[in-house]
Amino acid sequence: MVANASTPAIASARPEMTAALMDETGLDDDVLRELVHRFYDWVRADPVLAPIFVARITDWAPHLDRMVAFWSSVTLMTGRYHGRPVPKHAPLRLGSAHFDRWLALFRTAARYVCTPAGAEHVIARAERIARSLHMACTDACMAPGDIPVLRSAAAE
Ligand code: HEM
Repeated sequence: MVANASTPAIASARPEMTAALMDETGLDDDVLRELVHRFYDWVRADPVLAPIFVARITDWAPHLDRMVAFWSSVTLMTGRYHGRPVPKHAPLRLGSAHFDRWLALFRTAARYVCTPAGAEHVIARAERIARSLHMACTDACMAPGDIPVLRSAAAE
């Protein structure tokens, strides 16, 4: 089958939108798969990130498949990912150094694998999701005593 604006070459819950996004960005299943595999090859060799993954993931194939589905949903709106990333990350006690490193590797992998438009598209989404995951993780790590008590002037 030849992909065009109404028939994307990958399964999607929103075929027309997916076809238009594939057209604009050059992203498709093969490119996203290559991006995910290259990125996690680097993550697994990285001194900051590798220990966190080694402690949680023993069987990499299902994780990589899940991540391809995630990026397919996020970048091409295919609706293929059905997980909940926040509860998976909250117990990992991730800080700025982890997110900075994760994003640095992800940006490099995206620029290496994707077209310039595809890299820009996927990096913008990674940065946005990393920000909200970071906030969710910071919130989850805060003990009740760490939360500042805000008093109004009237209560003084
Ligand atoms: C700060 C660096 C990060 C580390 C160390 C990290 C680590 C992990 C680990 C260990 C898992 C497997 C969790 C488990 O199955 O128990 C995981 C899953 C996942 N991560 Fe991250 N992560 C990071 C940042 C991010 C970012 C920025 C994104 C998205 C842009 C992301 C998206 C995901 C998704 C979608 C999953 C799969 C969740 C599921 O099972 O449905 N991660 N991550």
